[in-house]
Amino acid sequence: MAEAEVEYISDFFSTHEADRIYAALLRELAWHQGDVYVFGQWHKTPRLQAWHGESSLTYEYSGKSLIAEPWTDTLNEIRSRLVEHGFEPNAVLANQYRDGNDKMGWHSDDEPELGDEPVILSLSFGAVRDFDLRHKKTKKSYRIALEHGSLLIMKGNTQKFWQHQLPKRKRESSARINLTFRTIFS
Ligand SMILES: O=C(O)CCC(=O)C(=O)O
Ligand SMILES: [Fe+2]
Repeated sequence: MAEAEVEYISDFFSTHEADRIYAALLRELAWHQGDVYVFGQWHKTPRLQAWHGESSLTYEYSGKSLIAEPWTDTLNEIRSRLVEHGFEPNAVLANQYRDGNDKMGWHSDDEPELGDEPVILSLSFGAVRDFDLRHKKTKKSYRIALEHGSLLIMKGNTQKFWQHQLPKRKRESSARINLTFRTIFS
């Protein structure tokens, strides 16, 4: 991929570990359905979300500031695994796609508080869903099926030159949890 640094590790967690983590995250996280402001109208986000991390970190979302909920046991365990691999995220945005109707539209994770070259550590649990990357200028695109227990790393210039989305999958009836660990600079 041009002007991108993307790495995919399909078995970051074993199936057994991933099963346990999936069940724990469903229970532990502060899931809620947020609101987004699009083209002059408020809508419910087509997925559930939760924002956890170091105390006092805030997350700016559609003009609202969300204060991070504390790390849970499972989030701490996952974060330690990422630290072993040389990363040091201080917050996580969790997304729960309840079924194939839930989705996330095209965007880049390029908010100023993520710094110049954001490192996004994206973990997937549950239903396998397609993830698309599209170059902002050339429109060249790539699709990756994000598997149960996988880790997708986006870093360097990726957010500057590329957008990504999680498209709808009408026939998917089970849920997927995604965790995007990030470092917020304040
Ligand atoms: O669910 C995914 O794999 C993508 C999530 C995402 O892009 C985000 O949280 O910024
Ligand atoms: Fe994203």
